[in-house]
Amino acid sequence: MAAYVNRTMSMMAGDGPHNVAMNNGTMRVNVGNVDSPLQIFVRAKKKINDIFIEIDDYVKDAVTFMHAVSGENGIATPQDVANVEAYVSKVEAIREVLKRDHMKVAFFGRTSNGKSTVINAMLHDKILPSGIGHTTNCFLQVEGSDTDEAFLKTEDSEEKHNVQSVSQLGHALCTTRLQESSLVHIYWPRELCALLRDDVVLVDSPGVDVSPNLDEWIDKYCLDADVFVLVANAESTLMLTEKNFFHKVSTKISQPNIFILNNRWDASASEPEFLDQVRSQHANRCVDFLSRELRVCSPKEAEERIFFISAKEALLTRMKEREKPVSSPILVEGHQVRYFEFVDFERKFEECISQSAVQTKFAQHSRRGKNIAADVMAALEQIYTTACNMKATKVEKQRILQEQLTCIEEQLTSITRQMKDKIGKMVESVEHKVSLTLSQEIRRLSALVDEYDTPFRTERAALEQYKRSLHRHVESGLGSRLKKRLSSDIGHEMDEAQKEMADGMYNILPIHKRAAAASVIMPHQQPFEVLYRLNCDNLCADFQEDLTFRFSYGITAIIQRFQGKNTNKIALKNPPQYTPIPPTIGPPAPSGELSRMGNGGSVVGPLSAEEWSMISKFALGALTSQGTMGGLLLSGLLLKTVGWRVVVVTGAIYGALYAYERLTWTAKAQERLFKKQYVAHAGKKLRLIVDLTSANCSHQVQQELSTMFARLCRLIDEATTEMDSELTEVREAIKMLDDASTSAKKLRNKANYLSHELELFDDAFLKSN
Ligand SMILES: Nc1nc2c(ncn2[C@@H]2O[C@H](COP(=O)(O)OP(=O)(O)OP(=O)(O)O)[C@@H](O)[C@H]2O)c(=O)[nH]1
Repeated sequence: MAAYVNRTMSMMAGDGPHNVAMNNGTMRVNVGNVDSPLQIFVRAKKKINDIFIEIDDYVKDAVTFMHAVSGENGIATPQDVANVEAYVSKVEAIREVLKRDHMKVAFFGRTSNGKSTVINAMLHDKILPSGIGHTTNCFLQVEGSDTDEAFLKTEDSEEKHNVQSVSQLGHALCTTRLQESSLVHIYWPRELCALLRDDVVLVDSPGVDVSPNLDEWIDKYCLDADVFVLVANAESTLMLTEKNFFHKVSTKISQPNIFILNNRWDASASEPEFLDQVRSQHANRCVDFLSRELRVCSPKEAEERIFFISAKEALLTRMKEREKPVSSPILVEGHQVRYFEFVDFERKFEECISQSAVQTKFAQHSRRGKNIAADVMAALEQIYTTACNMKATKVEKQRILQEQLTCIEEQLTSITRQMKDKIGKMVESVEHKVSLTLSQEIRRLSALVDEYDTPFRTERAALEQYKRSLHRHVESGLGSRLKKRLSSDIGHEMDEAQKEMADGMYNILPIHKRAAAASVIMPHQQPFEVLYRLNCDNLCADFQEDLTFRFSYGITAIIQRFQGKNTNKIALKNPPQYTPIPPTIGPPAPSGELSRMGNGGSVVGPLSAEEWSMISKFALGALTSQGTMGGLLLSGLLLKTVGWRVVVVTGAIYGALYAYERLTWTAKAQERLFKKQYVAHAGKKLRLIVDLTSANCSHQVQQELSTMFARLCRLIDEATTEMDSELTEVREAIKMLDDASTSAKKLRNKANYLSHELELFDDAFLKSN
């Protein structure tokens, strides 16, 4: 009773679910009370809805990210992507459930106890049909309509019915009766009722005493109810049918929130003397039922769940307040106290349903939200770790590649310097060798010419033919000798140099490139051959033999011999000037000086051979032009000086010598002379091209080695270009992995943020309850 008085006083002070004000004996209810306990649910729903919007975005972002790092990038596997993608539909499903989440209260009791009247009073309007006898035929669920219109729908149809038809559809006395376990949805404008606005759904039921299908009811309508209200009749005591129903409920639902309304308490006004005793008796039985029989709460808590009200009066009061027509406006004694108790019930009910619904609805959402955030975070953590590991591998690869490139560059610089020296030395050595060998071969040219054994004839045509074949003989003989002596020697040196070069380059290459490069950098298999061309046809084209018989001791021969000695002396004093070496291999083009030489002239210093010939002819002429007179004078002088015998003997010997030489002037002798002249001429010409030939050969060597070196350098270049592009790819991969790990980290941290938000939600709405 004390609690009852306190509650009443408290309500009188305006601490109710709605602001209640007395105005000329009537009370006004402000339906927009923001302090309503229902706001806990409303705020919690909004908050968790907001969090799930973020979770939805987060999961979608994570899926987009996972797709970006899967496939070619290989950071996420298709299974990883599928795992995270599965959460998109899960989150959407939770958001759908969240949208429909509401606080549900179900009213049960025997027929005519006033369930519909209580609901109407709570809704501040006469929405549900009520009356004496069995009126409510089926389940009627009243919920807020998002529009201004009021309408209703049956369970199996989307058709909207006029709300007035509820008295037909839901009324037991109507002809078009629905099944008692069927459901009719009544949508009532939210703005007309605070409960509906705050997502409370109220379910009216047929009397528990008129249906045997209680189990079906419970399964269908009670399992998701947050609060049950047992509307009892205060004029009698709790009936077994009512108790049995709640016994069934408590077996299927753990700790259901049950309120007991002892309705029709206005009837007690007619017997005020027994008021307290009856109230106490009912209260004790109800407390006993809730705490001892059902064990859904403690006796103290049960006391707070039991109310003595008059729904009829409460509805009447509220209808009057809204200036709606009422059938019987008379309120009996004590109606205000009963009204306050009704309001107190509403307050307690709102607190209870709000807290219960937050727990039953949002606790599981919060838990699932945390699990989703944790799972997605774990997947992202995995991606982050994979990306970091892959990045570390790539960074190491980048370091190795950079080191290899630097090393190759340094080694290449060093080996290029070495090879340049090597090629220089080789060139010098080859030049020297060729020069030496060719000079030696020129010195034994007479032997080569002597080997030529073709019949010699002095007719012009035959002689020309003989000369041409002698050119070829000398050419091939010299050529084969030079080849024999030079090619293998130089070739061996070349092979050594090329091998050294190839080995050096091979060692520069990174190990994994060596096998592929080995076949390419092998020195060529053909043995090296010195290329030169001794074109005797051209070289000795100016050779003119002189096969005129000349007595060895004739005056002309003596003068010529003398002339030859002088010529040699002059020639020694004035060595011939050589033409510069043409840059390419091949037969040397006869220079102007060589041409001059080829025309029979030789460089003899200030006096040419022609000049000497002129002098000798002049001297001979001088001796012979004196005619008989001179000869007589000379003969006389000789006879007088040495005696005629000596002159005769000398003349005889001279004549014999002449005769001998004249007789031995055969074709063989002419051939010998020819060959002698040829050797002298060809030797002189060949000596002129020694430097040129050796320079050409050394140039050939230089070309060969340089080409080989360039080929090897190109190989290194290809390898380094490949490594450069590999390095670029590695750098790009590092950047991609960097971006991926950064994004994974950000998304992972966002999961932390979302978990933290859910923790805050728990602290604000779940733990405090
Ligand atoms: N005197 C009095 N009459 C009430 C009170 N509450 C309801 N009634 C009347 O009791 C009768 C039955 O009320 P309903 O609200 O239809 O009862 P119900 O429990 O919904 O009945 P069913 O729908 O048949 O299960 C109506 O005539 C109401 O006017 C009350 O507090 N005091």
